Amino acid sequence: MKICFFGVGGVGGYFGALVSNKFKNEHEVYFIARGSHKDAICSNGLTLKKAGGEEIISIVPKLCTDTTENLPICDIIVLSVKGYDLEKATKDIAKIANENTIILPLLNGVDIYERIRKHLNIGVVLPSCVYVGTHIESPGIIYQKGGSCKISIGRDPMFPEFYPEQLLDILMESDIDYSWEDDVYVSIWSKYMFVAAFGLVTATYSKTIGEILADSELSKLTKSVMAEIEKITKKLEIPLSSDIVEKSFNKAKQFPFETKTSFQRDVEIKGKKNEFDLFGETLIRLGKKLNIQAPQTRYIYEKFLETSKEKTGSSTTCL
Ligand SMILES: NC(=O)C1=CN([C@@H]2O[C@H](COP(=O)(O)OP(=O)(O)OC[C@H]3O[C@@H](n4cnc5c(N)ncnc54)[C@H](OP(=O)(O)O)[C@@H]3O)[C@@H](O)[C@H]2O)C=CC1
Ligand SMILES: CC(C)(CO)C(=O)C(=O)O
Repeated sequence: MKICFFGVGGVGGYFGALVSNKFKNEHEVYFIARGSHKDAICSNGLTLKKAGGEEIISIVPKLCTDTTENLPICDIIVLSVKGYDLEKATKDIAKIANENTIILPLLNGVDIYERIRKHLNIGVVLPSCVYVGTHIESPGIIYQKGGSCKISIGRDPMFPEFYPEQLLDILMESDIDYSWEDDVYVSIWSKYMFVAAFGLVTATYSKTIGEILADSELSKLTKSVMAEIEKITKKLEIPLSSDIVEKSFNKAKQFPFETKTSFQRDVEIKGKKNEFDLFGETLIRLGKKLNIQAPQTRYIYEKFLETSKEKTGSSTTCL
């Protein structure tokens, strides 16, 4: 089989290394990367340091390239770029997909499926989400610090009968934990509640997940944002459990104290793009559309804009 990892940063690099390690002789594994990260992978392969630091996996893909022009039509495409690169990546994927290609998007966000389908009308796209704390430590090196690393995967609304047996076999044999879910939007929204609230608070206050847990005021703010996201899910009739805010908040304890959210990491790098659209702006848009009062979300949204304006001197308009 031909398997492409489109984006081999924190998330794609983690799963790409596990699949390549298992299947290097059986399947063709391709990586799409760019810049110094791509150059390092082409010279020395990709190295994955797993949580705890004891296990190190080094792999060499069949090909690492920055253009789909060098790739054949693929059977499976694991898509892990940031939200701001999604549109271009989706248009590129259209060039290496046919009607049988399975696309597994591992981005954070509640409308990733729709964003992809806007530009891709072939293949099977499986809505999904994952809990993992991972990043590019230096070019060619991925460091996974924490998280359950479990992927929740659901059916493509366009092909509700389709069961991705080959993909699930590959994940299982690569020792990747997953669950195949009838209503995956329960997991996607639960994950979103977690990452949007922690993402906004960690990035605005420059605190790690552990530091938020240790601070009663910031914990309270994070839970309030989660509670407002819960109001959105109720209006959308997403059947989350009645203790979802407490449960989501407690998930943070599974991450090492010093874990930063991926949103926070981007915000810390001067001039780098970030996924504020997926987190802050999507929440404000949804609140307005559904006529939901969300004062704590509005507070952190404005505070984030204010602090990033102070840091960069740029002016951004509130929604
Ligand atoms: N990191 C984490 O712990 C988690 C992240 N997520 C979500 O997963 C998604 C991916 O995040 P993450 O892995 O951290 O992101 P990263 O920035 O670490 O990885 C994405 C990689 O894709 C590359 N890329 C993007 N577009 C292209 C392109 N057209 N051609 C070649 N390379 C490309 C980027 O290059 P460049 O660096 O040059 O931009 C980058 O190396 C996000 O939605 C994030 O919110 C979900 C769970 C956990
Ligand atoms: C919070 C975390 C690490 C949980 O998976 C995450 O999804 C992110 O940082 O994007």
